[in-house]
Amino acid sequence: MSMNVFGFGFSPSIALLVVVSGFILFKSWNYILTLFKPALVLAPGVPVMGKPDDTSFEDAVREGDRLASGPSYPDGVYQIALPSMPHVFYPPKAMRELFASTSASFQAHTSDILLGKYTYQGEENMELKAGIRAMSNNLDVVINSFEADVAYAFDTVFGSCDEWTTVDQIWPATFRIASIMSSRPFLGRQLSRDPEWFTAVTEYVRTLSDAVGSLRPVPPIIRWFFESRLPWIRALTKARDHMEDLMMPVIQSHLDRYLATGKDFKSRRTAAIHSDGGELLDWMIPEYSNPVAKKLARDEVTIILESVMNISGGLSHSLFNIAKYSEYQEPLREEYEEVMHEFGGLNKAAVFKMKKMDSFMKETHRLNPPSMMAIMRKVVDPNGMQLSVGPRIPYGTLCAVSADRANMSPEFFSEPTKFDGYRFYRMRQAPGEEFRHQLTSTSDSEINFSLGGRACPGRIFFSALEKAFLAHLLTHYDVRVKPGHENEESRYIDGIRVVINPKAIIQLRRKKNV
Ligand code: HEM
Repeated sequence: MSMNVFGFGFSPSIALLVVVSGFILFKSWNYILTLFKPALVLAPGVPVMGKPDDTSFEDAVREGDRLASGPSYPDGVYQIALPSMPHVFYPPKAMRELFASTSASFQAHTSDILLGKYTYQGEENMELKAGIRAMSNNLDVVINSFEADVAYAFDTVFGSCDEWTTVDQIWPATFRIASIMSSRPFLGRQLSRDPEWFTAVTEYVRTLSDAVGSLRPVPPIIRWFFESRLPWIRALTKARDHMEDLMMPVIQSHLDRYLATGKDFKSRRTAAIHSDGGELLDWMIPEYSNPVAKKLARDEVTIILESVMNISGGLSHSLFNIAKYSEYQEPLREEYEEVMHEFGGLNKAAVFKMKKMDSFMKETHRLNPPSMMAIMRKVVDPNGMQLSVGPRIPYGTLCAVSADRANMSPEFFSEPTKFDGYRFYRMRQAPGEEFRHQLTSTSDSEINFSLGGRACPGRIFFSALEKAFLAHLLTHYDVRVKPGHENEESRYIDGIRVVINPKAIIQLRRKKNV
């Protein structure tokens, strides 16, 4: 008699066969990988820090930074033995040179790390970037979009919170909030609130992580043979295609509307805006001379990955820090209420005036950037790359600078390891400094969004979203660290990534009468 195992109607013998075959497949794959284990081939003569099987490369980077600052090692270049993606680290004195080098490319780096062939990461997409810039230039519209979904996002993720409610996994919570709040301006209300859409985004991120983990260790020379046959790659393309299928009707309706009515408005400034969200589409469509739904879906897939992971990481650290450093809660809430009183609602001018909150966010970001690497590049010149320091490094090498060397530099910041939520607020009080030291500012001491004209185009969007998130939190909830976890820090290093500490646990309680 057939038994329903896992709800799929498998018989026990088939289930056993599946488990045993899976085990054999897994073991054989690991064996194949050991045969082709890639050597750590980087720049000869450059010291290697860490070992490929390290689970955290924090000590390796610290050691590299320490050595590279000393007199015995004047060039200051070292390499980090990240498994299957070793990186050459350049010192701060070569940062602008690396940034400006035409021998190395950010797009090639992101395409390499995030499997651009399947995820579209690293493609040159001018129209998408113009759409993102339009979101920053029309911040009032985007802020309305955030506000329209922020309460819904909190209710969906945290529930009623009538009593103290424990959030023992911050990242999955902020991932869902990031997905809801960003999907509305990207694609509209229908998808931002659709659980099937959220499941599709989650599945895409999960399968990408599996695919990267299984594909990267395979040397490129034999990758072409395996690649499309691998179950992880198939799962990734299936998840991506599912997202595209779900978004296609929304894209088509924006496109039809534009073609029917808006075609004369050939400028993103005058593009008609959909009342139900999806503004990014309305600003992106006029950028194309011949807008096509399939290409717009591709742009959306690119931006969703680029943004949701970064936003959820940023929100996670802020959520824990506002609970941990509870003395900031009342002043930040007061500041928000003052600007609301002055402007009658949240808008571009109001978020600019929330300087204490901005400073709190920037300090959190300084100590918790997304990665210990900044200015990430891949050498694309067939002749390699030669900077003024270090040897010529070969074509294909991944490189970066140590983010902490700027973020934690005593030259830039007094007591650099200390959390000082008003650090940047005070800096902005100095005459002529009001517009500097914002979360979104970039300079030699502020490199987490990269530098100058090539810096992250989504950072203004992120900053406004985080303010809407924190303002809602502070006005509707009491928040505290779960008793017993007060000494935890939000920063936790997973490989080279800076993620939220799994022991960073908070509790929320809805305020009465709001
Ligand atoms: C905490 C939040 C974020 C961080 C830390 C971050 C950081 C970065 C960094 C470091 C780069 C590389 C720039 C370079 O080296 O050339 C980048 C690129 C990019 N970011 Fe962000 N980002 C964040 C959020 C977002 C959001 C919310 C969006 C979209 C709305 C976005 C869209 C992009 C795009 C499209 C690029 C590629 C730019 C290009 O190809 O030139 N990012 N981001």
